[in-house]
Amino acid sequence: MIKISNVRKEFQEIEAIENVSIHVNKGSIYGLLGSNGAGKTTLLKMIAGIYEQSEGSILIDGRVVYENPSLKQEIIIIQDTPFFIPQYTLKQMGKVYRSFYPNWSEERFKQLAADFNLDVTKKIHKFSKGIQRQAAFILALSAQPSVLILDEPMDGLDPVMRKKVKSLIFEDVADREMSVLISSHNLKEVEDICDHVGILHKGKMILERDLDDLKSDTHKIQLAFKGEIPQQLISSLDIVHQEKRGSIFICIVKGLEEELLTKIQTYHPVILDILPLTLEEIFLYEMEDAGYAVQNILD
Ligand SMILES: Nc1ncnc2c1ncn2[C@@H]1O[C@H](COP(=O)(O)OP(=O)(O)OP(=O)(O)O)[C@@H](O)[C@H]1O
Repeated sequence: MIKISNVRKEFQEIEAIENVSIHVNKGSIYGLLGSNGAGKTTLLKMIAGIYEQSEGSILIDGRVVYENPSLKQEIIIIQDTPFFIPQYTLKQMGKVYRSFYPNWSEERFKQLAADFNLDVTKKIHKFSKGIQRQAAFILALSAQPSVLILDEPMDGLDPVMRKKVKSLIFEDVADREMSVLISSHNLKEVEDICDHVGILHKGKMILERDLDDLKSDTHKIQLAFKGEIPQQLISSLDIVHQEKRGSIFICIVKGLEEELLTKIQTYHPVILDILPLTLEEIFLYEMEDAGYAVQNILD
């Protein structure tokens, strides 16, 4: 388990991370969202042991990560510009990884290179940006780390490759309980792949949620009644957002679905539908509630 407690990081006068605490369980995929400069890369680099935090603690399975070479053999970070030794081929990079990561699987490396249809004897710097990113994934997944950290990983990958990479990550999470941290600007992408999401804003964690809990706890309901909407019903619901479209009342409500439906049915609505709710809608209203404009935070 990754346990980050009250972490702060400052660069000269800049406070890049302020008092952030998060837990990432084994076999969990954590999405870190935030606008440019929110502090995502700084936090990920501290978890990878590249930066030392100014305050607080970062533990992986109870071990301090900074300046801990044996623990670093279990962690891989793919940064927005993946690093390769200049002039090296993928095969040569594979040898470097094999000597550093004890869990390296040569069989997986060969299989992935074949699946991605990459020439392992070609110098990596001659590959396009997107193919270099594929090469970084092949190396990372062949090293079979227990923690995989991805800084805006899907940038530069086409939709087919995104899907492939996502399913490979899911496989490792399911088979080996790999923990994954992913930074992104894109809520939809995070919704697709992550089970936990945190939103960083100006170095602070302003919202953190388990997505399954969130989705089972928040509902979009469409209602209509013969006459006026019963005010007693409205005031008894925990409504995050509401709007009226003609005689239809649409609200986003917190609570258990069954209990909500039972309560609403006692008022005999003529229309009662539960509509699909996107993560973007949930965050939009939750953050509005907290006084933030979501578009300024994620765009
Ligand atoms: N090495 C550094 N030296 C000084 N300041 C830094 C350094 N790295 C990051 N910062 C500052 O810390 C803050 C957070 O930057 P960071 O790169 O972590 O944000 P980010 O959320 O990853 O942004 P982006 O989405 O643009 O990649 C910014 O104000 C940035 O200028």
